[in-house]
Amino acid sequence: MATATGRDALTSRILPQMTLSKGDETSLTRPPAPASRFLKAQERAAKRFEVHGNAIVTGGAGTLGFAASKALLEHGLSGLMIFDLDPAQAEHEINELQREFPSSKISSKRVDITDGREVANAVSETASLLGSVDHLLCFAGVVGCQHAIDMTAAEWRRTLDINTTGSFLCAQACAKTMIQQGHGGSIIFVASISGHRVNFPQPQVAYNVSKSALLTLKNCLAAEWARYGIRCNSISPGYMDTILNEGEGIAEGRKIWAERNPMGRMGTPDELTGAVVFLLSNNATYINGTDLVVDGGQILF
Ligand SMILES: NC(=O)c1ccc[n+]([C@@H]2O[C@H](COP(=O)([O-])OP(=O)(O)OC[C@H]3O[C@@H](n4cnc5c(N)ncnc54)[C@H](O)[C@@H]3O)[C@@H](O)[C@H]2O)c1
Ligand SMILES: OC[C@@H](O)C(O)[C@H](O)CO
Repeated sequence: MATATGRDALTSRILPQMTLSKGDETSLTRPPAPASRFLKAQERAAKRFEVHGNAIVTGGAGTLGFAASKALLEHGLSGLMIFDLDPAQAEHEINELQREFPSSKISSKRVDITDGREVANAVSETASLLGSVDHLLCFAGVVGCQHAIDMTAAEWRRTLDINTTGSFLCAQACAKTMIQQGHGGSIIFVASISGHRVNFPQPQVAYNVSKSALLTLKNCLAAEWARYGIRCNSISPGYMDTILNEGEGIAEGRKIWAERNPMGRMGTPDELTGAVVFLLSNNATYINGTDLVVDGGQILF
């Protein structure tokens, strides 16, 4: 039997039952060969997972935002702008991304998402630099761990200001740009399982409320902005293995969370990226106002 090479080798691997023996080659000239039809269908399926256009990722210098940014570039994103309080913390990794994806335009900006004017300027500068803003992913966030009875108003306000108000300001500024551009867009809020139920054992009233509010914010904006072709969805990660879960009063929970998870473990940053890519892809054009929980089943019990 002849040894298959290149495309034929791929075909043989995918459809081993169709491997041709010597003498059967003439059937290759008979269009359309079932194997090539299958490959075309595969190409079409892969295309539906491509991500087109340019994205702003807030908190993109952090663990989950960075993992999501990389996945979007892998799926074809043309331009990436990271907004973060401290993009320098990930300067090396961002430069690495540019080397890995030379045909995409990758940039970062120091932006405090709680400052509406700063956000509006940064969004319009991004639109000029990249040519458009087509997607927004709101990863920027902070976590605190205090008993409600001891919490100061300043601590409460800071968490809601960054996690909820900051995400709203970014969404509003990007939606204005998307409406002007006239071809819609897509926004993903990063909520949490903490927006669905009370965390245990760590006391996190402000954090939980900030994430729960994001779920309602997403619903309202999905309803208001669908007429402009802007889809608003959210993802709710469960306990992911990131530095956010290393802090004082929080790290102690890691063993308990894993024990209470049906899968017996925390998630990895990469395990969140499929949901992000899906929501921005052509597979999700009719998905608006939904929340994708990615938690290994943590909230089941
Ligand atoms: N790690 C988890 O288990 C988990 C679970 C559920 C939800 N989340 C959410 O996912 C998001 C990312 O989490 P992570 O684990 O990557 O955390 P992270 O701390 O690594 O990243 C958060 C990023 O947000 C940035 N940021 C904070 N305040 C900002 C501000 N005012 N303006 C601009 N940027 C600001 C930080 O500099 C940081 O780079 C957060 O919103 C978090 O609440 C995380
Ligand atoms: O609920 C899971 C996350 O929101 C987060 O990792 C946790 O609450 C932080 O302690």
